Amino acid sequence: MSNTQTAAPPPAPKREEMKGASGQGGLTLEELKEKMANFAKERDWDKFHSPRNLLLALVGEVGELSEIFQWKGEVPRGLPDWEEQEKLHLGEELSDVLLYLVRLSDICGIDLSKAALRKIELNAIKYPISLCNQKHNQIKTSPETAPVATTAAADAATSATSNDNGGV
Ligand SMILES: Nc1ccn([C@H]2C[C@H](O)[C@@H](COP(=O)(O)OP(=O)(O)OP(=O)(O)O)O2)c(=O)n1
Repeated sequence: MSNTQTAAPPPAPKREEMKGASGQGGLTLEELKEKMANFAKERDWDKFHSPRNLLLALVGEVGELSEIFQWKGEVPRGLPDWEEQEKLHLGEELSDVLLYLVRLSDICGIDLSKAALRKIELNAIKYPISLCNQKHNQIKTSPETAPVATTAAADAATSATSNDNGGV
């Protein structure tokens, strides 16, 4: 027991150890991009992977994803009551959406990692923590003041985006 308290943390896994076929770790967006490019190339499907075709395929997969939740009503986080088979299916449809999104970004020449990180930064400017907390606290303690806080948050959002509409 004393050993575990004083031992140094285990070394971070090597990058190649994190790669795996299923559930063995994470793939980067860059790696997914390469895998999708190879998949299309090997099948001579590059010619079909135009921006418009990929966008339509992506929307189709979002539809298939939506069907899984259709008519179920609200479901609790973690989907505790779902069968394993249903969760497997959900994973497949989520993956289809992700893969087409990655491929569409690649074909359009967009660096998705860079764009997503930039967008997160823009979101943080648009929705400052202080204003969100202020709004939350006011709603909790005094519901009648909530509209004032909501206006302040909206003002902050407007001024943030009016300076830079690039990511909106
Ligand atoms: N021209 C294509 C066709 C498929 N795929 C890849 C990306 C998706 O991850 C998956 C989509 O395959 P399907 O069109 O067969 O769709 P589903 O797997 O959802 O099958 P189904 O619609 O029968 O449920 O295959 C692709 O890259 N380019």
